[in-house]
Amino acid sequence: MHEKLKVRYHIGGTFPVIDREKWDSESCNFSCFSSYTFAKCEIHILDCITHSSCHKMYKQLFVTILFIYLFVCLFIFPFTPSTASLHRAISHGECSGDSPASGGGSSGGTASLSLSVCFSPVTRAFPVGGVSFVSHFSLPSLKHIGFAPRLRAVMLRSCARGPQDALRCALPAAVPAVCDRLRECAARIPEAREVLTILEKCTKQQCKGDFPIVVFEGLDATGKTTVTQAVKDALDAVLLRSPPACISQWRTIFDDEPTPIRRAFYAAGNYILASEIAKASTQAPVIVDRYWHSTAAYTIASEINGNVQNLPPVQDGVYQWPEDLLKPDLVLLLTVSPEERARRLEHRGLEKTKEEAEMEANSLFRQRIEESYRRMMNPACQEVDANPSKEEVLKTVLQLIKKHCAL
Ligand SMILES: Nc1ncnc2c1ncn2[C@@H]1O[C@H](COP(=O)(O)OP(=O)(O)O)[C@@H](O)[C@H]1O
Ligand SMILES: Nc1ccn([C@@H]2O[C@H](COP(=O)(O)OP(=O)(O)O)[C@@H](O)[C@H]2O)c(=O)n1
Repeated sequence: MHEKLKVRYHIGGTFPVIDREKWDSESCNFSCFSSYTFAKCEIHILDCITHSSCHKMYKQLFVTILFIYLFVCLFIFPFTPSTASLHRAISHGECSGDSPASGGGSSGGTASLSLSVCFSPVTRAFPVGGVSFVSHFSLPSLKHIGFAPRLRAVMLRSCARGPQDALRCALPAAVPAVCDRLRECAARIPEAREVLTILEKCTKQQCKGDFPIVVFEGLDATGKTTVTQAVKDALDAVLLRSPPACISQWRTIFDDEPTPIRRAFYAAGNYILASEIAKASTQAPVIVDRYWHSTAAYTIASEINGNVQNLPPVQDGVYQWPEDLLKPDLVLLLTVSPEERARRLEHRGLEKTKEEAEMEANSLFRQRIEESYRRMMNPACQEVDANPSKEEVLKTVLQLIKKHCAL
């Protein structure tokens, strides 16, 4: 009647989004993409259990998790200076073990238990951390223990569903959410108040004019600046870019902030830009260098770890265009091979952004951005092969614009 379930639960030095597939019963391999150090603790919950000790095990587990929660809330948030740099704190642990077949037919098979300790993304000034649990019990014998379903129900009630929820927090996809986020940090970052003031003035004028709106998206150095300028000249259009000029002087400030604040800045930029687009589209065609798809794709790619399979599934809500944001008529996604992009970056020779450096070091990050772009919906991106010469790319792009927009 003995079941052996070896559980090792580990919370790493940072609280990254854990790549679940990299966890095994022996160790936890955290793939960190965040450099913020938060806390370090390693907990070995239990080593060996028998049926009779299952009940005890869950209690022990629960108490341990409560302990972590209290430890984090009472000690780390208020006192640790690194709270200031904590912006994403999610950890996942999964544990499983094979149990030998047992007598009596009441148990056997594989025991698996998964735990998720999820902290909501935390802004510097207003930690909104909380711990919630998800627990799955697939060990047949556990069904007979009354405590397990009750515990599971309690855990699920307070459950935040892991990385996807963190993603939604990181990506404020409506004006009220953007305003709330900026308001939260305005006491510490005066520029947030300025952005908020501009945003509040802009959200009224969101109706587009009769001229088409064409957005260009793509990774850095795929040729957006080059082609948007050429299209502007060719169509006698208005060229706008995100974040818009009226707030771009504060960009470096927000780029150093934790994800939720940083993305709130870019999201606000899109809404502010929308009113400029609306106005300009009454006068001429509007060409836009980056818009919502950039904000979404970069957020998704940096909040999710590992390869593209870990991205939220196709059709997930995170790929939807925000309901309250002015839609463009056409979105063109410029793509180039990694080699060509590297050549162009080298040739351009500008200082690399943090994301650019990360992309170079991590080709999975680049793949996640591109795949997120491809999954965006309503409007979806139309892909353009931007490997050919500038003239050829311009020709292709103009043909697409003529085909899709009334020009
Ligand atoms: N089709 C192209 N073929 C070759 N080089 C290009 C092409 N388009 C752009 N470039 C060059 O690549 C570099 C990056 O282009 P840029 O327009 O600044 O990209 P982005 O705005 O997407 O970062 C620039 O030096 C530019 O001259
Ligand atoms: N609408 C936007 C525009 C930019 N961004 C962010 O800004 C970065 C790219 O800005 P950039 O100025 O380097 O763009 P390009 O010079 O490549 O056109 C992206 O990596 C995004 O993180 C965003 O999130 N949303």
